[in-house]
Amino acid sequence: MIEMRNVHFSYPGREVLKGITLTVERGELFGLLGPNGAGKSTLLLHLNGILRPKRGKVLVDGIEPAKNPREVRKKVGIVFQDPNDQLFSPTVFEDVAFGPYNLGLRGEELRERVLWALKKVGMRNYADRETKELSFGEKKRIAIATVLAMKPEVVVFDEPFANLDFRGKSLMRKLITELKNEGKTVILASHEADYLSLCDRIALIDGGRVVTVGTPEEILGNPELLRKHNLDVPPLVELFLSLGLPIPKDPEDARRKIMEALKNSGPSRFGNARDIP
Ligand SMILES: Nc1ncnc2c1ncn2[C@@H]1O[C@H](COP(=O)(O)OP(=O)(O)OP(=O)(O)O)[C@@H](O)[C@H]1O
Repeated sequence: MIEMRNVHFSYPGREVLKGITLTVERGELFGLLGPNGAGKSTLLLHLNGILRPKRGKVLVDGIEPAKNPREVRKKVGIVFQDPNDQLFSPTVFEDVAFGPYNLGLRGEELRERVLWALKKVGMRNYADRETKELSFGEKKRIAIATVLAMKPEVVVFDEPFANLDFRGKSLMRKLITELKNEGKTVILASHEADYLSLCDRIALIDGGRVVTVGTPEEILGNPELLRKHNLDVPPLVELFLSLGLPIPKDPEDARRKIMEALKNSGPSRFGNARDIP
């Protein structure tokens, strides 16, 4: 679905992407992991033609975003880190309607699309609210609705978990999993390795270069690699590695894997599983 071939990009006086080559398959949940300043956001902005490579090529479903940004923006929706960069209308309804209106939807069809997108993010009752009076977490969900309302094939999230509380993070995980199950191609960029355990594959980038690409087990299960690139090793991952268990995708998966290990191990290793409440 996405091909980046030797992508180079510089801001004035500073080379930020130094030859990125990556492929994301259709329907894949793909993580971009890298420390602050690695070039993740800069790379994402190439996917819908906001930035153009100085050298190299980006292709989305065969379309070059730099040459055909209008066409590619029907396929790729980017959820920015800060929802204030995405919302600019007086009301939630108008913000979410903006994209589909530009796609040509009108009247009842437009209204239905907006309410559908708001329902997807659990904000159906917010249509008439003033955007500026919403909390950060609420704005974040409305920003996602503005993207979903376009029904893109590829949904890109830049630091989706940043500044969300526990419930916000759980809802975000659920939504990302839902999108993946619907067959969408999803890209998550984050400097927090913890949140990328959901992914099918992860690319570790640093200093504008791809360090390595692998499964969550290969990348997150390598604490030395993470530390070398200034990334936190998720505590749950450390715990599971020390117990010799496979890395969990999320807290619910962690619970399942622990219960399974307790059942299989018997009293010698973990005590008696039946005694655990
Ligand atoms: N508009 C800009 N003008 C000049 N330099 C920029 C601009 N935007 C980003 N940079 C620089 O490019 C480099 C990569 O930034 P980018 O935001 O792509 O990294 P990132 O991996 O997304 O980081 P973070 O995790 O902190 O969001 C940084 O050194 C940053 O200072």
